[in-house]
Amino acid sequence: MSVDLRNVRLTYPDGDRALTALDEVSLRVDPGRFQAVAGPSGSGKSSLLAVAATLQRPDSGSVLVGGVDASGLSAAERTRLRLDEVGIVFQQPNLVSSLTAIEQLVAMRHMRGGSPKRYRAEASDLLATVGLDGKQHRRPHQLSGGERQRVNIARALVGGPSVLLVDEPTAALDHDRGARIVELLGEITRNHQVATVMVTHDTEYLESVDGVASMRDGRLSTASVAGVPR
Ligand SMILES: Nc1ncnc2c1ncn2[C@@H]1O[C@H](COP(=O)(O)OP(=O)(O)OP(=O)(O)O)[C@@H](O)[C@H]1O
Repeated sequence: MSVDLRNVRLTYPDGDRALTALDEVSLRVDPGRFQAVAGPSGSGKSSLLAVAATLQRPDSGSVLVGGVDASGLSAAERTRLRLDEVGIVFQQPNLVSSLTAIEQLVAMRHMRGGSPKRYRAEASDLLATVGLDGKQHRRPHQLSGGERQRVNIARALVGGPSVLLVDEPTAALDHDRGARIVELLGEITRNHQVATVMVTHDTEYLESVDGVASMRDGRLSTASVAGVPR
């Protein structure tokens, strides 16, 4: 399924004025495509992800997930759509310190619903997908920063979402670990045929993406050539 933002406008109250966080933003990402959105701090990247995740309603414009316009849905229907179709990789892994890697995924599975018997098998497969075979029973403090980010990514894939939204996945990592995480996201995008949007202020790691859009002051320009921002 694709994620499709059409002429999205989002403002925040700012004293007696309104601050425009997203200014007529349009972006469509199809299954199996890895789209980066690069821009400086405050340019609107997190706002774009929040709107794409249907966590935040735009002032105007529409957000379609798999062709379904989220603005026409009730809050409960939006939540269901998000649980079924959208995986979110937050910048901070926010792992539960007392749970092992596999338990982090199983806990997410309970939220999404599904057959309990298959919880652990699915979780185990996803941890293998992100290269954590053999580390499934470690707690967050027994994992490196890169490994915690891998658990974070695996957790976002629980339930087989069709859209993957990723916020600054390299922020806390050194260059090599950051590069490997972005490569992994590219592999997941292709192998799981998800529509992936990754926001980043870092243009260092963009070799494996299919396109780069630039964000500046809430405006998005989608011009890009084979991973190189213009
Ligand atoms: N809840 C809010 N209320 C008011 N203004 C906000 C709110 N959230 C974000 N903003 C403002 O909206 C603009 C876009 O913020 P956003 O967090 O989307 O940018 P960003 O590109 O993700 O930045 P960063 O890389 O620093 O996280 C900024 O000017 C920010 O100060």
